[in-house]
Amino acid sequence: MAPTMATAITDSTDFSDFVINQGHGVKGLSELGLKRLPKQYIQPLEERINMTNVMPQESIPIIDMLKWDDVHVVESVCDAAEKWGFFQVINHGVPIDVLENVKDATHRFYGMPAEEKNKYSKKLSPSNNVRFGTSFIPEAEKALEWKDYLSLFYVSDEEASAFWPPFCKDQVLEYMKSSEVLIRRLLAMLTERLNVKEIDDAKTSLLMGSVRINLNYYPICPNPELTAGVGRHSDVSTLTILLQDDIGGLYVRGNRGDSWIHVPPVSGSLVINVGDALQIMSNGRYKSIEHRVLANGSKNRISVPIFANPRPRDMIGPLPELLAAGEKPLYKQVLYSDYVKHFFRKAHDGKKTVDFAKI
Ligand SMILES: COc1cc(/C=C/C(=O)SCCNC(=O)CCNC(=O)[C@H](O)C(C)(C)COP(=O)(O)OP(=O)(O)OC[C@H]2O[C@@H](n3cnc4c(N)ncnc43)[C@H](O)[C@@H]2OP(=O)(O)O)ccc1O
Ligand SMILES: O=C(O)CCC(=O)C(=O)O
Ligand SMILES: [Fe+2]
Repeated sequence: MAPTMATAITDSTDFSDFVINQGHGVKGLSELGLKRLPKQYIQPLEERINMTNVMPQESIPIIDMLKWDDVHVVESVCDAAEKWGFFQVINHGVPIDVLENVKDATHRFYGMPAEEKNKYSKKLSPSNNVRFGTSFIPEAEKALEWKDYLSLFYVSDEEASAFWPPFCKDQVLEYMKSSEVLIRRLLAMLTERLNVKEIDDAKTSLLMGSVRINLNYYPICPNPELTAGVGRHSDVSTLTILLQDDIGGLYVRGNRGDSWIHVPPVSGSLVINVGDALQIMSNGRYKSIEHRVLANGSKNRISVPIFANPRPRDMIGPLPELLAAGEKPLYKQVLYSDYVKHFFRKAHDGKKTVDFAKI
């Protein structure tokens, strides 16, 4: 019997050519109408989520930011960052139409033909700051992840204007700029608890001096239970602001044993999580919590995280304000770009990245 187009591609050496080199990604695979998950995506049993470990009765906090300078709101934010490392915010000040526009723009980008998207691949992109790709680091992964992404590192409006895809550039820039006040407010609340009296320019730059935005696409998957949308990882950012659509699928490590908690889509909300850089700067007080994304068998899902980071050339370590108060440092000073390169050199491996900075 003649092989179908789908089996011919997934069973042959043309696989990486189709998915990676030609820019079809997993979206292209999904649209072939596969009946079975290609073997390249089958995760080992221990990396598949066991639904009996999901705690349906638990949830991360949802914090109303309307009265953002109220002491109770500040306390809720700091407590959530300590206890959960993850929370959702509503009435956060980022206009809802800005969020809707960036979701539409993401669908527009992924709706383009593969050859158009591929112009932004690592090989062809005119800028190192714009990268369209699939999975996380296909060269380093034993099993691939069921996700395509466009990663945009912000340098300046001029650079974005010249190199970001015109189909989504304006909406992504607006989302990024409209979120800045929220990021500043959250960082001011969180660092006040770390004895930081004032966030001057140097501190601002250390906490949020560089920004990366990813447009993630998780297409319909034939065997979602066998694979991962994104494997277990923590973000290397200071703080991540995540916009998800109404499909769901993000899971966060719970406080007890091997437990996982779903982050349900809440209309108009943003998900906030502590990244490794803030865990390190807070000397472990705030935790960058492991999270993962499940693939979906019936719906395409998108998410748009903004990663607020130190600048690549910054040295990061426990804040001097904490050490002056007598805390013993748990982490050494590391060059942030070395830390990020270490993250990008290996497949997702849960919380292991942070060992790079441990004393
Ligand atoms: C979950 O799935 C993900 C997640 C992510 C990102 C998650 C985050 O937490 S992003 C926050 C990261 N912080 C920053 O980007 C800001 C600081 N930036 C830097 O320090 C640097 O720009 C740099 C990222 C280290 C790149 O430095 P550069 O001097 O230009 O070094 P390179 O040699 O070009 O890159 C090193 C190495 O990194 C890999 N890489 C770079 N960018 C990306 C990217 N956007 N996506 C994937 N991989 C990237 C790459 O392997 C580079 O080596 P090559 O030789 O292969 O080019 C992102 C994607 C997900 O799926
Ligand atoms: O898609 C999501 O909900 C989360 C994505 C994520 O964890 C990431 O991009 O770092
Ligand atoms: Fe993440």
